[in-house]
Amino acid sequence: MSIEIVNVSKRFGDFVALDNVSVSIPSGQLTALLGPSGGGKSTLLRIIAGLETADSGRIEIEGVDATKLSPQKRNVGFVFQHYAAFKHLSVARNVAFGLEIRKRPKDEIRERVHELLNLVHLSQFADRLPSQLSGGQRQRMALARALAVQPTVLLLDEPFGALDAKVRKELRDWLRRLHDEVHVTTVFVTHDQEEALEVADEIVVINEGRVEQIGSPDELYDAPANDFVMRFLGPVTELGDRLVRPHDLQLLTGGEPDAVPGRITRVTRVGFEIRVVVAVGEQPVTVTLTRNEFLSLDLQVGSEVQVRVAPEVAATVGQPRLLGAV
Ligand SMILES: Nc1ncnc2c1ncn2[C@@H]1O[C@H](COP(=O)(O)OP(=O)(O)OP(=O)(O)O)[C@@H](O)[C@H]1O
Repeated sequence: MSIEIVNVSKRFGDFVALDNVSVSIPSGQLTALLGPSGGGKSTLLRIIAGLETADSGRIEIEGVDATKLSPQKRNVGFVFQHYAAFKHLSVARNVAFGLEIRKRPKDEIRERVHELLNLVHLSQFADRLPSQLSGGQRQRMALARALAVQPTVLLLDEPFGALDAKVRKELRDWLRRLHDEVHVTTVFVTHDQEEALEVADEIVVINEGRVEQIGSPDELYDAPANDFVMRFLGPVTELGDRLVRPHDLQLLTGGEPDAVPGRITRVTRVGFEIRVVVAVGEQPVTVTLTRNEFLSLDLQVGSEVQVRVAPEVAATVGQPRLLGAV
């Protein structure tokens, strides 16, 4: 394990930001700290970096007890949402900064900066000032700068949070590819479940200062430990007392023993999918279908239908869990 977080607690006054958190972060992987705003993700990341101290508990980095080490001694790279570059220095000098203060030989610095700018696809912008870069390019420069000193771990706090949706998505793909090239142990904070599911090898779900679940994207999505994780990771709907994903439900026009009857009250097209709301008794149940599935059923608002959990889903992930079960 690269980072061991053991029984870490942190209060701000009376407020408990982290409540006895323990997490093992594996070497060489991309781990996301995912959860709603205010849940404690950034606080945990800052404690790993040494920018904040825990009230109790221990942090180990690569087998070394780092709990009392200064940030400089932990050998971590850090990138924030709003990256503070040296405005008067070129992109190349910004990337070189950490190596210059470590007094590395000039040739070595030149070579390393060249390599890093290639890695983040900014070679042609080496001589520009940070103000002449786009937001996405600036964050790539920040990553190159953090990687320059060959950190043991790279810590990213919502690194793409301030960028627009399209650039975010591009940088997400880019981060994944970059990580596949350099394999540095990386921990990144996000409140965006899609970002975590797409990019991370492992996800730690944090809510109200506690770890709700740790697992791969598939494990979390297919076998959420509780209702909070299930709701946070994707859309849900209730069928009777079951909490299920809308795309795991089926609409049938004929009767089946495991289906319940209802009437369609609303049909909405959202991109490539059709969202159908069915009143099952008093309960509105949301079912999502592909456009073709929906068209082949020849249904409209007012149609009588049957709803059931798709049999292959019920077979692979077992019975949907009871509402409120933990
Ligand atoms: N220096 C501080 N002083 C007082 N309260 C703080 C301080 N830092 C964080 N908090 C509080 O601790 C809680 C957790 O904050 P944290 O930034 O870790 O959450 P988060 O999960 O990263 O959320 P976000 O995505 O909004 O940053 C919040 O309620 C926040 O207000």
